Amino acid sequence: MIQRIAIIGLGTMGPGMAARLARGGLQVAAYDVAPVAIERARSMLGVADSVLDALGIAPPQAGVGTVRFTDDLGDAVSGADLIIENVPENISVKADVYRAIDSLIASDTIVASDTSGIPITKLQEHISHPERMVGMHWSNPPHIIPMIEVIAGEKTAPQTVTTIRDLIRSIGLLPVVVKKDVPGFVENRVLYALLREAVDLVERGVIDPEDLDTCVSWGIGYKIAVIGPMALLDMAGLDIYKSVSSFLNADLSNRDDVAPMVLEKTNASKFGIKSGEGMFSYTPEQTKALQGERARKLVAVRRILEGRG
Ligand SMILES: NC(=O)C1=CN([C@@H]2O[C@H](COP(=O)(O)OP(=O)(O)OC[C@H]3O[C@@H](n4cnc5c(N)ncnc54)[C@H](O)[C@@H]3O)[C@@H](O)[C@H]2O)C=CC1
Ligand SMILES: Cc1ncc(C(=O)O)c(C(=O)O)c1O
Repeated sequence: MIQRIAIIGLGTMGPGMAARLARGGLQVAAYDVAPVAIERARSMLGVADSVLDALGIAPPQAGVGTVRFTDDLGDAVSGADLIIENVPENISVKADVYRAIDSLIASDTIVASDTSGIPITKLQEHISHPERMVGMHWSNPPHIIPMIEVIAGEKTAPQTVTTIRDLIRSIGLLPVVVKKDVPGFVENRVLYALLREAVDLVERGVIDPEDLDTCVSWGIGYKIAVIGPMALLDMAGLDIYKSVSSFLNADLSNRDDVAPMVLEKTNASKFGIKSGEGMFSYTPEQTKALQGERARKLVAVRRILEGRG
């Protein structure tokens, strides 16, 4: 049974994940190689906790469900039943972490990666007990989005998948087991198909970025939260989909490299909110207001979708 969890990497994903797991009654040790990330994560816990309160997720009993921060990797993983690796999306950075923890953890400790899409089979090459490694792909913001993909690599033991799926369920989250270890798994294959077309349309001047967001959020996003793509096909009619896809599929972006607009921005360190500019610009005040507003709206929508509105 999983009770003690170590999170390695406290950037965008780590703090919300720590807060949500602790809210589920688990003992979390949170580690990052960068002291500044630890301090930032510490300061974000309170914000995440108030969002969890607004979601109506009951606090655990006294004495369980804590987050402790540490700057010592050995201390973080000591006695852990599960380690969630949450470092940047780069195989060699992740492999360094697996090598570093290999001799520090018990042979039955499960090592999960929050990778956005590196096949688990590739990550397993860098660990001594590959049967205990599994993909556990959360979605951002991790304390609000309930769905988590669970992915087995070629060498993952079926029991490891079952243990992680049951853990996710036991704290009131929604596991989806992906049946094949394809790059990007399912969520990001679908998201990146949408993002490739969206970036292409803006890049070709078909639409302005603000209008693209209005079109997708109000035309597609709003209904897709209620009616998933497979159900949407039935609602629209497969005959319609057949007719439209017969000419439209061939016209959709099929570029297999990174779009020039994205390269131009990333080369100029325009990464989005984290650097103050990306597709749009953000002052620190705007960022704070935006994050609060987004959290409020996501909480409200989730409560309605769960029938608790
Ligand atoms: N940003 C997103 O929306 C999502 C990201 N992911 C995945 O989660 C993982 C983490 O992503 P982010 O949180 O966005 O990255 P990030 O870049 O915001 O944070 C990564 C953190 O890892 C730390 N780190 C780097 N090397 C380390 C090491 N050797 N030991 C301990 N800490 C180390 C960094 O100091 C940083 O705080 C990636 O695999 C990413 O693809 C998954 C779902 C959504
Ligand atoms: C742009 C982007 N890329 C990856 C992810 C992920 O789930 O890994 C997300 C996300 O929203 O969680 C994302 O927005």
